[in-house]
Parts: sequence; C-alpha cells; structure tokens
Amino acid sequence: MDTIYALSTAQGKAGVAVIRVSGPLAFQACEALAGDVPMRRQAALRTLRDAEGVHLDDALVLTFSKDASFTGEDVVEFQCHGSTAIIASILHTLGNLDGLRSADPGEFTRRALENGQLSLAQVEGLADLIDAETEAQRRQALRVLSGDLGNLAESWRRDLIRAAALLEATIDFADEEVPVDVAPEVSALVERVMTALEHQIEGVGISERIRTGFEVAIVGAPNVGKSTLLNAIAGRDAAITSEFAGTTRDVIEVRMDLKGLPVTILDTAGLRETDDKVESIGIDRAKQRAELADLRVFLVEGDEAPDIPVLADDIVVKAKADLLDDPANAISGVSGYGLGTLINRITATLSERASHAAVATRERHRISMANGLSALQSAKTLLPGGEETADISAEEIRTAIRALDSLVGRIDVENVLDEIFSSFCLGK
Ligand SMILES: Nc1nc2c(ncn2[C@@H]2O[C@H](COP(=O)(O)OP(=O)(O)OP(=O)(O)O)[C@@H](O)[C@H]2O)c(=O)[nH]1
Ligand SMILES: [Mg+2]
Repeated sequence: MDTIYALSTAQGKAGVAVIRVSGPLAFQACEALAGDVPMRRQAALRTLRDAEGVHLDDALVLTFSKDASFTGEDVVEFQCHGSTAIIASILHTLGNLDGLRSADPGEFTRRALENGQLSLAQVEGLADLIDAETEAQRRQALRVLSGDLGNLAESWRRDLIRAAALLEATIDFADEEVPVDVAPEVSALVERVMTALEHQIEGVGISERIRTGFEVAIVGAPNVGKSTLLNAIAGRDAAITSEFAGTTRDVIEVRMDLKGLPVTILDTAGLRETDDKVESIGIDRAKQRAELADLRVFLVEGDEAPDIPVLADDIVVKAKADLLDDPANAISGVSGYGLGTLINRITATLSERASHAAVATRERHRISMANGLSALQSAKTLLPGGEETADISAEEIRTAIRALDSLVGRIDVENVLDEIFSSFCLGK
C-alpha cells in the first residue's frame, strides 16, 4: 500500500493549511521533515526541513496511529502556515521521499472505507457535509455521517435474517415434526421491514431536495413584476427588469439560503400568446420549469387566471401592492410590501415538506430499497404456503438482504464507488 499525501484544506492563501500523509511510511515521512515523531494525538510544534536541512516552516504536527485515525492507517498532519510557497515546498519535500505519492481525489476517504472506518453511506454523508451550504443540509449530512442509515439497514438485516432462518428451519426439518408454525412470525418480521422501507422510499425525494435544493418558480403574465420580485428576494439585480412586456426570456436562477433551507428561485418569462419566436421558446421553458418546480408563486394583476395548474401549496399573490387601494394578499418588489410574508410562506411550506425527509438521501439508496421491497413483496405472497414455497420465499428474503446490504456497502460496490468518489476533491 502506497503512502499518500495531499493538501487537505482549500487551495489558496489562508492562515493555516493542513497537509495530510497516510500510509505505512507516514511516520517515517514525519521524522524526515520534523526530526522526530511526536506523541500520538498531541499537537507538537516542530521546525520542518527538507532533505538538505533547509528550513521550510514552523508547523504543528499531529500523529495518529492506524487504530485511531480517519483512514485506518498511520496518519500525520502538518498544520503549516497557509502560504502557497510553504505548501508547495512541503508537498515537494514529501514527494521526494521514497514510497510516497500524492493522493488521488477522495483517496483518504476511500481508504477509510476500505479499512472499515466508514460505511459507504457514511462516505456519502461526508461528501454531503463537505458540500453543505445551509443549516438543513448540514443537519441531514451529519445524520447520514453518524451512521443513522447504517443502523436502520442493520436492524432490517437482523429482522430479515431471522425471517429467512425461520423459513429455512422448516425446510431443513421438513421430515421431522416442526413444533411451531413460523409463518406468522415471518410475516410480522417481513411486514415490519416493508413498512419501514416504504416510509424511507417515500422520503428520499425530500432528502434529495435538501441535498440539491428546492426550486420555487415565480410565474405570471408579462410585466407583473416577476423579475423585480426575484431581485427583491435575492437582494441584488439578478434579472433585467423593464417597462416592456416580454423582457425575461430565459429562466433566471438565484440560489439562496432561505432560513436554513437551500432554495433556488426561478424567474420566468411572462406567460402570454405571442407570435415572437424567441419569446414563445421562453414561454415554453417557463411552463416546463414551473411545472417541475417544488412550489410556484403566481403573481397576478387584476383577475387574470394563471394558465398553468395551481397546486395545493402554491402561492397566489396580487402584484404591485403599492398601486392598489387594498393591498391585502399583495406584494411589491418595488416597495418591499409583503416580501417578508411571502418568504415566510415559502419557508413554512418547504420546512413542512423537509420534515418528511428520510434517513436515506440518494437515488442509489432508493433503488436498493425498492429492490429490497419488491423481493419482500414476493416473499410475502408466498408465505403461508407450506414447505414447497418456503424455500422460494426464503430465497426472496435473501435477495432483499443483499439489496439492502448495498446501502452500507457490505457487498461489492466497485461501480458505485467510482461514482461517489468522483465527487470528492483532492485532499479529502
Ligand atoms: N409600481 C410598481 N411597479 C412595479 C412593481 N414591480 C415591477 N414594477 C414595474 O413593472 C415593470 C415590469 O417589471 P418586471 O419585473 O420587469 O416584470 P416581469 O413580470 O419580470 O415582466 P416580463 O419579464 O416581461 O415577464 C417595470 O417597469 C417595473 O419597474 C411593483 O411592485 N410596483
Ligand atoms: Mg421579467
């Protein structure tokens, strides 16, 4: 196994940078640069030098033995000054040592997975935690990283192994007298897992939204003030506004943190009949994106009716509140009237949905769980059928166990590994 090294903090100037070394030669590398190997897990101030004895930096050195490190290998961290020149000189010195090479993106985490320090689901949680920009994303990623999905999968596994074992016992002892009818207990176990799976599968869509962001589309006729409203919500001039109807053509996206929720606000072309080719392409896009969005805010002037479906949670508000005698349920991107109320309504609706998030967070999880669920459905229909169907039923339960094992990476998952690690950057 190679010993690998990389800058684990972000590129660029900073007060401090962390360079990590992991592998069997990590402590030797530490000795080469720092002169000795400080006590494990204790910060020690050392002068780092290259092979010629040139002073590179004064750094805090931390060492971890393989039984208590992130990667499951001996690890050294150099907390040096975060200048580009210092980082380059330390990396260069490490690269000149025999048996060391620079790490591939995600390689530290990959080793942590291979050495059993993290499960596959936890690796995904770690990737999400590093990407987290909002409070909801941080909380969700931490839940995955702390192993909640793994624990759930483990409890399903226990139930299903017991169910399969009970069925297999009836097959093995078919000639003898089986003291009890196992079907009721097997079906109770199977049903319990099925219910949990259904619940998790339902919630994956929401968890994915928390990961990738909710979309809220502003829709309405031309000139009602959609782009002005977007700019008011975003607090900057993201979209062009003008007194000419048909100003916005493309969908304008502004990504923001609305009270801890990741939300992308979409400004769209005003909806109307038109002969203008380009405008009508814009209108088609507006409709498509609005229909796919998680929530729509309809801006209406007068009593025109929106020409795309208004769903239950959608918000319909009157435009240009500042020009109305009765500004009830109206908003103005110009005066700011009603803006706080609108943002509260959006966040209340999305928070309510976010509260139904599953512990599982990815399409990969959904597929594994759906495969497990369908195997359990077959197992269940075969259930109280005596010994002829008992072995097929047990086999279906084993299939379900294998499908669920891929959640935490217990079985061979090389193909998903590459996909997951491709999202990691260097030094992770
Ligand atoms: N008085 C008043 N004028 C507004 C308000 N919002 C927008 N306007 C004006 O109405 C005109 C159209 O505003 P936009 O924000 O470009 O309207 P839009 O809905 O994006 O229009 P399209 O992109 O053409 O669909 C501009 O002249 C704005 O200054 C408002 O709340 N009050
Ligand atoms: Mg516009």
